[in-house]
Amino acid sequence: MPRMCWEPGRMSLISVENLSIGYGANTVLSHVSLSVNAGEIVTIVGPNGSGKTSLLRAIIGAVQPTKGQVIRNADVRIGYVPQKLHIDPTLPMTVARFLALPRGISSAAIQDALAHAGVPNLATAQMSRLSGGQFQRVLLARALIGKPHLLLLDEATQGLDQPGSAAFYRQIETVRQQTGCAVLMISHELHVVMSASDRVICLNGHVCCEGAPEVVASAPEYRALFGTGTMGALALYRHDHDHDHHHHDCDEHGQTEAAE
Ligand SMILES: Nc1ncnc2c1ncn2[C@@H]1O[C@H](COP(=O)(O)OP(=O)(O)OP(=O)(O)O)[C@@H](O)[C@H]1O
Repeated sequence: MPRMCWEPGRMSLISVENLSIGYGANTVLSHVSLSVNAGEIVTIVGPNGSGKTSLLRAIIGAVQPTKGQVIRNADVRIGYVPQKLHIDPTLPMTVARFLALPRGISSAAIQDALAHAGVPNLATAQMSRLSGGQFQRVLLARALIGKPHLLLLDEATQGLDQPGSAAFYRQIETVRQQTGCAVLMISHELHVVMSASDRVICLNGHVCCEGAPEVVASAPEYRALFGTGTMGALALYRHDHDHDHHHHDCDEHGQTEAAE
């Protein structure tokens, strides 16, 4: 099992211990262990179908693990931005109304969340008229309403162009600075989130490797990502997944080094 790379003295908001998830006979995650500390930004990468969404859904309690557990202090508030959310485009609904659902939320709280999400002027806009980037900001605002200690983002920039996703991730960093919340996010855009992440976890049914972004950046696959654009990104997501290898281990400084 991989060892974790957090400083033992820091507070852990949630711990996933030896988690396995299956749908019928299909086991999608096996023996996954990880932890998220207060205030840190952790990015999960992995190929399609590698269990990333299932992991986040287990953390919020929407999926029951077949083995293992999610340990979460009862006081820890979690905000969740799903991968996608369908809203009937024929339904007239303002952003403020959407954010007030399902229970009444004060307009001051709505305005505060929209401001933190970087879209303070959208309260009266119609949901059906939002651009993709604005829609994501509104979903972010919805997750921020409960003033979470931990924000979970599931490919929150899907469908946005690169400047749009870069702006979204900058907003996430701003939210972290302003609120102190930790962030656990799934992204296919490691090159975009790299600088904002304290730690990167590569998932493919299990934790393949994890470490500081520099460790992942020093991998040949990551250099290929910078050098060859999309093809490099594909190379990155293919790495480690078709052969056995040792995990990256922590040294006493909390840094990782390849044990291969
Ligand atoms: N509710 C479900 N019932 C049955 N199978 C499911 C369910 N949810 C997910 N799966 C399957 O579990 C596997 C992992 O799915 P999951 O969405 O967790 O992966 P992912 O890494 O988030 O994928 P992607 O990058 O494509 O979003 C997939 O094979 C998927 O078809």
